Amino acid sequence: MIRVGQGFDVHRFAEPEAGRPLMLMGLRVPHDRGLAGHSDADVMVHALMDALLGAAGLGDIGQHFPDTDPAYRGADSVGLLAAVMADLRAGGWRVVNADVALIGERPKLAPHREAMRDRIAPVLGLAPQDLNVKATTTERLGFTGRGEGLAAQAVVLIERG
Ligand SMILES: Nc1ccn([C@@H]2O[C@H](COP(=O)(O)O)[C@@H](O)[C@H]2O)c(=O)n1
Ligand SMILES: C[C@@]1(CO)OP(=O)(O)OP(=O)(O)OC[C@H]1O
Repeated sequence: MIRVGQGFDVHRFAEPEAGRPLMLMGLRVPHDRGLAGHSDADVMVHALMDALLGAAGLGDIGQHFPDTDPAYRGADSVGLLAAVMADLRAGGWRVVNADVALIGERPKLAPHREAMRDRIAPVLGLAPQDLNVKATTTERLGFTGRGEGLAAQAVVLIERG
């Protein structure tokens, strides 16, 4: 059996004075500000987790990791992704491929694409070439275009049996 899942997430940028690092796909990406959130606000990994949970019929990340739970304050999203993968594996699922898109003007993702694949693919049990990482601007339109925050979308295919 194969199943598809999609995920979407948004985080606003914190003020530069907050000193938050910008975490994307488990990497600290050089930028003048980070994203705000209860966790480390890794918007791309959050979209990926929601896609995986959706494909497996396991709800969403807010159900698994409530943002009211102090346990997840500053949480490393890659650790949460590993927990999601453990749930999928317990259900007999494996990931076939994943496609993750960042939506925003800056930072440019292109210089970090390969390192992001290398960081996250093993967590998914994938070869790097089966995890696609991409980005688009919104042509300066909307909240991402104004640089108020970043959005991410992910699509995954999983199979079992
Ligand atoms: N944050 C981003 C946004 C875009 N890119 C790269 O630029 C290409 C062109 O973007 P358009 O929105 O004008 O289509 C896009 O395909 C990405 O390769 C990026 O690296 N980081
Ligand atoms: C992973 C969590 C944990 O608080 O991270 P947040 O930083 O709150 O991010 P969000 O995408 O708003 O919701 C997901 C949460 O479950």
